[in-house]
Amino acid sequence: MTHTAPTTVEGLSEPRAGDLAARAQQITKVYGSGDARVVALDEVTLGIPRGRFTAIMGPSGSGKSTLMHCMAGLDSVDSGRVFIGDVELNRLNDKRLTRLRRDRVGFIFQAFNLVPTLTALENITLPMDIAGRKPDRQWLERVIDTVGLRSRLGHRPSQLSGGQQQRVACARALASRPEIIFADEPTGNLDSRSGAEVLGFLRESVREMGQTIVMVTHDPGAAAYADEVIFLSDGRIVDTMPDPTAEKVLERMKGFELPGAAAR
Ligand SMILES: Nc1ncnc2c1ncn2[C@@H]1O[C@H](COP(=O)(O)OP(=O)(O)OP(=O)(O)O)[C@@H](O)[C@H]1O
Repeated sequence: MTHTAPTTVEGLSEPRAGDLAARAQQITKVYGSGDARVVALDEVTLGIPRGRFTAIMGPSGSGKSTLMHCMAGLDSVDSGRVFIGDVELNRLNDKRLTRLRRDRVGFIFQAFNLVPTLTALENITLPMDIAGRKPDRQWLERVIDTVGLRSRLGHRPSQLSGGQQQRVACARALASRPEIIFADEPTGNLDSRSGAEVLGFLRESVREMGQTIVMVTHDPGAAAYADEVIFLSDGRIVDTMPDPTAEKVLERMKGFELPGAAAR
């Protein structure tokens, strides 16, 4: 696989914003104060290339979820700038930020967050229904076939397996063709077979449909589905790995278990 776009934009005088679906410039996020002060993100600079699958890994507490929430506009930063495409999130008021998230960003969470009273199909189209947008029928059909849900469209979440429910959540995220999908531990609640199905589908949506996906995960096997892995430690990016394998990622993660290893 060839790599045309850089992931980290550090060292570049001008980030190639056109290649990037989202980017963070020197973002810092601090929680608490005094003894309880935690620097969750410490001047992180990062670009998410378009049409690629990027995984974010790191030890517990390293700032993965905070980074994703800040980049997705679900949380604010204390300093630095965040962009989705060419729109700077810090400059938007709440209403415009909500609209941008709704129209341009897709989310997949560990808990599937499906509406129990709606069918699979109704769940998939719900965000567009709320936004008053008509789904692109052809695209919707393609998404439904890709996630393999055609025979389950009339089922409610309780009638679906965990893997099928997460595939509904993936289809819901993809249905509106967002510029970027943020996935937070999307396979965290799934057995390994269902997890592999979901990851295979996310991988395919990048390869076949040109989707951009950022995924936070603890699982080296899940990270291996990505084009590139970003490693966080203590709120900083400490490494990147193109074309990851589960073995290489596991090996890299072992380095973080040792005190002070992140600095090496
Ligand atoms: N709302 C909050 N209030 C105070 N501290 C927080 C808050 N959210 C996160 N933190 C702290 O910020 C740091 C980064 O947390 P974050 O959840 O981003 O890490 P993570 O890498 O996603 O961890 P995990 O893998 O365990 O989910 C941690 O030290 C955490 O305790």
